[in-house]
Amino acid sequence: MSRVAVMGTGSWGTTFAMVLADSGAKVTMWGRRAEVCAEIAEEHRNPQYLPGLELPATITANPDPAVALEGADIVVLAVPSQTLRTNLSAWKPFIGSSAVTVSLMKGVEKGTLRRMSEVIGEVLEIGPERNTVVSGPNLATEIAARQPTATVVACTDHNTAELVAAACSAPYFRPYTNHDVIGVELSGAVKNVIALAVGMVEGMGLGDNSKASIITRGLAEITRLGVSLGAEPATFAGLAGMGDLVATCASPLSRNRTFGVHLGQGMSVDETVAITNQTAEGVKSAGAILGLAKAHGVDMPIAEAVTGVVSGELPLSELAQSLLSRRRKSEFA
Ligand SMILES: NC(=O)C1=CN([C@@H]2O[C@H](COP(=O)(O)OP(=O)(O)OC[C@H]3O[C@@H](n4cnc5c(N)ncnc54)[C@H](O)[C@@H]3O)[C@@H](O)[C@H]2O)C=CC1
Ligand SMILES: O=C(CO)COP(=O)(O)O
Repeated sequence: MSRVAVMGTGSWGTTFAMVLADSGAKVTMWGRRAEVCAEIAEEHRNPQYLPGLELPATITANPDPAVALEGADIVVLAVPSQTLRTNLSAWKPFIGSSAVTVSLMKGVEKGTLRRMSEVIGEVLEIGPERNTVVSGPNLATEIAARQPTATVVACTDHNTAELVAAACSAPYFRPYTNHDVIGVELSGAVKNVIALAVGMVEGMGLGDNSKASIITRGLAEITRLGVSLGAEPATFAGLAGMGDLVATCASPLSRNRTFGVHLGQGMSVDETVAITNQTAEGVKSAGAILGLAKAHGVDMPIAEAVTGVVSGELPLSELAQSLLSRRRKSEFA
C-alpha cells in the first residue's frame, strides 16, 4: 500500500486525496490552516472548497509538514503555482530521499518561467525519474462527485509513471501514462489562459463560433509552444491537451473561464480577484507563458491578448479586433 502525502487542502488537493484513498492508498494531507486540517481529519469534510462532500474516513490531515510528510513514498504537490518554490523549500528537509513527487499544479513560475516540475527538480535536487505530473480533464467538483474521468500521469521513467498511476486508479478515475512531461505539463498551464479568453468571449455575449475558433487556435498555440520546447505533437491531441482544453473552456465550473466571463461582462481585474476565492492560475501565469513564447520565438496571439487584458494594457473592447486584424496566414503555418 502506498503512503501518500498530499500538500494542499484546496479543491484539487482534497479531491485527489479522495481518489488516492479510494484507490487504497494511506493518505495524510497538509494544509496551512489548522482548522481545515481538523475538519478533514475529524469530520471528514472540507466545506469551504467542496461543500457536501464526505471524505473517506481513512484520510488524515495535519498542519505540520513534518508530520504529513513522514514516511511518504509519494508526495503530491497541490498549492498555487506561484507559492510552490517557497513552500517546497521549507518542506525539503522532511521529504524522503527516495520519495516520488506528483505535481497537480497548472501554472508557470513568474520571473524564472519554469514549469512546476522544473521548480520541483531544482528545489528538491531530484532527477526526472522521481518527478511526475498529473494533468487532464479533471474539474475537481465533478471528480468529487465520483463522476468518471481519465487523466495522464507523465514521467520520463515508465516505472515511476506506473507506480503513480496504480496509486490513483479509482473506479471512476482512469490514469494513462505518458513519457512527455513537457507536453503534458504545458498543456495544463496554457489551457488556463485559453479558458480566460473563452470566458471573456462568453461574457461579451459572443457565440459558439467565436468560442470554437479560440479553442482551436488556442490548441494551435499550445502545440507550437510545446513542440518548440521539445514536446511531442501527439500529446496535444490527447487527454492533457485537447481533453483538458475542451473540459475547461466548456465548463462553468472552471475558475479560469469564470474569471474571464466576469472580465467580459465589464468587471475589472481587481473586482474579479476580490470575488474569486479559488485559484485561477491563468491570471498570474499568462505573462510567464508569453515570456516563454517570446524567449523561444513562438507566436501566441491569444496568450498575448489575454496578457494584455489582464495587465490592463489592452482594452477588452479591442480583444476580438486584435486577433481578427492579424495578417492572413495558412492554417497550419
Ligand atoms: N480545482 C481543479 O479543478 C483543478 C486544479 N488544478 C490545479 O491544482 C492546483 C491547486 O489548485 P486548487 O486546489 O484547485 O486551488 P484552490 O484555490 O482550491 O486551493 C488552493 C489551496 O492552497 C492554499 N494556499 C493558498 N496560498 C497558499 C500559500 N501561499 N501557501 C500554501 N498554501 C496556500 C489554499 O489555502 C488552498 O488550500 C492549481 O495549480 C490548479 O491549477 C488542476 C486540476 C484540476
Ligand atoms: O484544470 C482544471 C480542469 O482540468 C480546472 O480548471 P480551473 O482551474 O479553470 O477550474
